[in-house]
Amino acid sequence: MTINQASELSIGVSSETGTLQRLLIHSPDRGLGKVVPSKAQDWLFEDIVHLDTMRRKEYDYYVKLLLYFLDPDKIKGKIADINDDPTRSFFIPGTEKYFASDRVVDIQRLLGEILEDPGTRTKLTAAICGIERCSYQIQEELGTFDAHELARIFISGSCSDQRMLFAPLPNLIFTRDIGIVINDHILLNKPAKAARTRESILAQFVFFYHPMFTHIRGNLIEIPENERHFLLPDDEKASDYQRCTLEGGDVMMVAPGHLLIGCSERTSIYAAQQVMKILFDKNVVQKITIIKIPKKRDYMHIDTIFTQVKKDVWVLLGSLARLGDEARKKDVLHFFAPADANKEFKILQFEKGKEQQPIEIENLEDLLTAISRKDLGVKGPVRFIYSGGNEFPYGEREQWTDSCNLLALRDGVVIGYDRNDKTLEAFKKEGFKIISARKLLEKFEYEDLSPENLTDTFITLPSAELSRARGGSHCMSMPLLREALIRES
Ligand SMILES: NC(=[NH2+])NCCC[C@H](N)C(=O)O
Repeated sequence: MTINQASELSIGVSSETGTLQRLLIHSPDRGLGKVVPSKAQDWLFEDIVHLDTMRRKEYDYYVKLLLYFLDPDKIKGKIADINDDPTRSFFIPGTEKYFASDRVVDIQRLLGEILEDPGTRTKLTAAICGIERCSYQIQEELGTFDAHELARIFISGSCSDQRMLFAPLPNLIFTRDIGIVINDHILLNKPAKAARTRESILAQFVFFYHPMFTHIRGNLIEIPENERHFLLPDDEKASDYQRCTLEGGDVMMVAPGHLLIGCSERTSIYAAQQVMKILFDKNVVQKITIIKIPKKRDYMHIDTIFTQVKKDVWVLLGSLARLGDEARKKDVLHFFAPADANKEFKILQFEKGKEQQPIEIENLEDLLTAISRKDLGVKGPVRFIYSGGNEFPYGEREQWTDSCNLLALRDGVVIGYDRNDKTLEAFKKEGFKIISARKLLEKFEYEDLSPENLTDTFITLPSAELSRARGGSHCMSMPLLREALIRES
């Protein structure tokens, strides 16, 4: 491998909007088509989904776009052929026509590759059969599949003959939540929900065994469990100060040296404190801001209430931000509200070496302004775009369908769902161009536009099915490498 190739395969994320160069994704697999209504909520979906529509008419556009931006040789000039293929083999790891990019990487492909090694295969099969309580007979049967089919089974829970062996992992499409790259380290998660447990075992094996990550093996961080965690009462009863859970949607690397951690329905204060200790000890970051948000299904992770669009532009949910606070204070009723009503939301910033004297930040806008200005060197005004234009009742409605959960492909160029009309209007008012994924791909194919020349653009992704899964394009991505964002001077 030449140095150039080696550096291309490196890992490094120090911002939310530096040009995206590599990421981990997962295309909806056959397991999503097996969710039954009575299990949808347990498996963290709001409804059952139509798999074919979700893939062909929605998610495949996401992959095509990512390839055009990150690895154009794999896709340029081929879109008509890809669209015409009823088998979709271009998108299926382990098949002959699979795009096999080292920049847009499906975790299923990596899983298939590590399963080619007999030792890894034996270990992982035993681990999965253990947690899924498979019979000896099934364990033996799993030995008969080739590596890529076994990867499919481990993820989807079912065999190609449609037989279900164990539960699917419908949430693996949200690769954001399995781990987070923090500079050149990877922090592995500890899922809060049982439905996501198998995901973290698969992720652990991929990060520890795949050659793509060998060079950073020493930089893989696992959060230590609370000592004697096995003596704690069941999940719900154990407190936030004892339970150790953390999901990637709550962790944001916003600037070199500055990490945000959300404490939420999914991430406990205990885990946040552990991560802070490890990262400060290893000198990975110098500043960590903890944002405690209400534990509510509506905002399961902090990336469901805000994401960064551009160095000086953020999208956020007004009712949890300063705007909401001001509105509440105008209302006389607020004097009568329970004393702890406001404590559900709290921002504390910790600096390495001064952990005992955190700084309290009053609201989200103040925090985000400080990141843009102090960390990223923005001189001009910092702009906020509110979900649903902060207009009642659209703010909440559109946040529910991920208006605040955008993925920046480069500074100012984002992908988000097409259904959040009022939020899109708000983007337009701030000078953003809105273009659908389909149109944009057409323009790329005809060379009317090219990814490098786009500025201030919101690319809309069809989302009728995807939004039922309750995650947007930010959740559907685990960035592995972003170009360093140049600080304004
Ligand atoms: N980073 C995120 N916001 N991820 C969204 C995950 C959605 C998924 N259905 C869950 O509830 O777990």
